[in-house]
Amino acid sequence: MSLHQDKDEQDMSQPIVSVSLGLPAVFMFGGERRQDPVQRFPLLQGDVVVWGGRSRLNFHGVMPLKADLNEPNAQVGVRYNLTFRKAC
Ligand SMILES: O=C(O)CCC(=O)C(=O)O
Ligand SMILES: [Fe+2]
Repeated sequence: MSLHQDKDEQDMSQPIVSVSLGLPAVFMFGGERRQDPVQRFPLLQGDVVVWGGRSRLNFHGVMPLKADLNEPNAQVGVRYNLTFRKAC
């Protein structure tokens, strides 16, 4: 999932809560502008990322997945993401 902002919600006062399951991934977290520098964070099964407040509209995304066959908790070829957001 390429860099994007979660900006469809009407109420930006609540954070985004994102739960990762399955394959490991790399989360990219940038700034308010698409061209801002991006930090990369490894995500493993069960990791939860929360961003809100001044970071609520920061650009973010996930790098293309790579199967990690040495990771015992990873389901081969599958990653699930549960995202909780206040929609309206
Ligand atoms: O898959 C992820 O960890 C991020 C998902 C995301 O950014 C979104 O659903 O808007
Ligand atoms: Fe998003």
